[in-house]
Amino acid sequence: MMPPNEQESSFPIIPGENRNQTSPVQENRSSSPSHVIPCLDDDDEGGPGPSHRSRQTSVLRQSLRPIILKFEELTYTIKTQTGKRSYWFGSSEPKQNRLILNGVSGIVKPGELLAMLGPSGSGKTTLVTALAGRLQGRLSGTVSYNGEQFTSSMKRRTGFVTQDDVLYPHLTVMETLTYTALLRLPKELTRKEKTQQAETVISDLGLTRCCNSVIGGGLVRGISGGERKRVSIGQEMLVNPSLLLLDEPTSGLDSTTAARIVSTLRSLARGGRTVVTSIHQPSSRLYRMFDKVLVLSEGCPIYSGDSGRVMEYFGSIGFQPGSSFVNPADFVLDLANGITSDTKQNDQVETHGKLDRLEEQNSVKLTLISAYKKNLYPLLKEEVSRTFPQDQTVNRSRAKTVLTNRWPTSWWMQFSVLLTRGLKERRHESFSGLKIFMVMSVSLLSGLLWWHSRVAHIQDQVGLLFFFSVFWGFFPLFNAIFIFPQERPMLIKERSSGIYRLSSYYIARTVGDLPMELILPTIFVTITYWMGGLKSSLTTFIMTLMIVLYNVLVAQGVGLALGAILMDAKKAATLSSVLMLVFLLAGGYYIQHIPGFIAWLKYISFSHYCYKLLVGVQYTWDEVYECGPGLHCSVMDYEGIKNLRLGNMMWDVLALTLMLLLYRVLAYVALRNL
Ligand SMILES: Nc1ncnc2c1ncn2[C@@H]1O[C@H](COP(=O)(O)OP(=O)(O)OP(=O)(O)O)[C@@H](O)[C@H]1O
Repeated sequence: MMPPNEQESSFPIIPGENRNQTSPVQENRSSSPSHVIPCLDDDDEGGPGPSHRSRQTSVLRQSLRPIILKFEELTYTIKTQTGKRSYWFGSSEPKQNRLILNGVSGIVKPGELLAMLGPSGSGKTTLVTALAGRLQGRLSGTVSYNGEQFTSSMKRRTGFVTQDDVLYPHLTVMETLTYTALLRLPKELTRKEKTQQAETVISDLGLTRCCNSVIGGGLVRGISGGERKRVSIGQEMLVNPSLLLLDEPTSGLDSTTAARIVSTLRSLARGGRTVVTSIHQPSSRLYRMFDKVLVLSEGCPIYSGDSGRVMEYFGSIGFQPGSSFVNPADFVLDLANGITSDTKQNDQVETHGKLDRLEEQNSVKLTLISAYKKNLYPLLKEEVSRTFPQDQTVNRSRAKTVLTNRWPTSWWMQFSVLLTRGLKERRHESFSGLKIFMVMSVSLLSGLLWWHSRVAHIQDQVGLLFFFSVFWGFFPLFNAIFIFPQERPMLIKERSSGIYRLSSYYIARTVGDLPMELILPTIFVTITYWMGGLKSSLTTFIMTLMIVLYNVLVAQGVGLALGAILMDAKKAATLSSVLMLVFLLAGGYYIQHIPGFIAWLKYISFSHYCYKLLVGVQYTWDEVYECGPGLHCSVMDYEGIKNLRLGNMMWDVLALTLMLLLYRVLAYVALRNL
């Protein structure tokens, strides 16, 4: 077996000239998408076309850098639960190690399209994720990109399309790709040029027809699965990545769409990019578009090399297909499952028992694995080590043009795009009629219940103030706990591509929610305050409103922190229910004589400070109420107020301010460690 594509290891690669000349699929260079920017082919410079287009092209070309991807002896192990759990203490049995990848090696050069084949569960996703630098856990072996490790500049040159599409459901195709372009394309391009780039990708991927339709997902009906997949690919293609990795981009698609996608990938590769994709069951038409294939069987490689030589190789080690017209992909997938043409014949005459058949399949797999180790691995190893010095040449020659560790856009640009995108995505949520209806009805109901309450009924009035602090603690807290668990996949996807700073995302996300978070309590307080007969002073009303709004911000911070730390909406909801119950009880309204050893609880309750402040601004020291027939007492002597120990209100404001900062910083730190 020859090492794959020996003759192609030298630079520069002229797209379209150096690939499988014998391949049955003829390369049609004119069919390449128009945005495919040849990496080292500068012939088209100064060619016809609008000046903005060539400027756009040259800016994007600068970001393109040929990448030789090498992976050697990759082994990945996970710890698995046995499933047997102790009732009281969780898992009782020790976790077992499970080998997911076992000694996988390979090399992919610019201009090449490598396909990973293998049965379901053979480790394709794991391998692509490892190559994209996103695999957590115990990975041994080496992955290098031009001889370097996965740096943050490499992160921005790598496009990674996951198996599951992570997209915002309420944005349209056009909005999705435009926002991605605005965030990911370099600041040297104008806003208009970035939008044009998004439009080009839309037309190249055949998405023009649905460009104004929403993405959809979950309960929202939107574009089809294939269109969604193409949007995900488009997001990565937009930035002209030097290395493009895709996990099963054709699964669930019809054969024409799948062929179109693979053909696009091939064109991208021909433009000087390194393209790696895992694929489930390609047709022979698709198979012929691949330059190299890597076949996995239960995490072990059984073939790695030129796609056109696969039949020849397996034939040389004694595995022939049953008929002469066979899809090579079907043939290798059968082999990866341990199924040979003999097994199939035996199955037809049912000479084997189930156990025999399994044994036979395992023995085929073992034969294939050891044949790979004996015949292919030494050649592959040699090729991997032989290509190494050229990596250094590439590094040195391109070093000057490489812009390392730079964000594609400025902080403000990131902030403004993320803010606008977030507002668009959540417009239906923020201005949800249900939320407004709920707040309006609660405010009207409480206004009626407390209708024109008087100081004489001080307990009722104080109860209304406590209700303000509790309701506007619960409501924003519960709204906020879901934010980060819901955003997690998108945040991971975009942050691992190095698109924006966490600070710009975090501030845009929290600022975006503020208008609605503050408008609703303002409506509520305005209605309930005047209906409830609280002090008819504009100053007191405004101060009451300010305190409630401040409380909302603190409660929102607590919710954000809980959501970000736990990253599980269910757990966060349970914990916040317990927390709010504690704050409610320790708030100082229900229990006035809390035992000393547990009285400290109120100091960590933001509702307590809010309640204290509300009472403090509502009543003055000289105010009296009717404490019995003909008897007048000072409101400050009313038991519920006296036990609050009203003093300098600045301390309460300070305590709330500390909480406001602390919880938001906590949420930020938790997101950093995501
Ligand atoms: N974190 C994990 N916990 C448990 N099992 C895991 C984990 N990651 C991977 N596996 C297991 O490793 C094996 C390989 O998974 P992987 O997703 O890479 O396979 P695949 O070839 O991509 O499969 P498919 O084609 O069905 O997507 C599977 O058996 C999977 O169950």
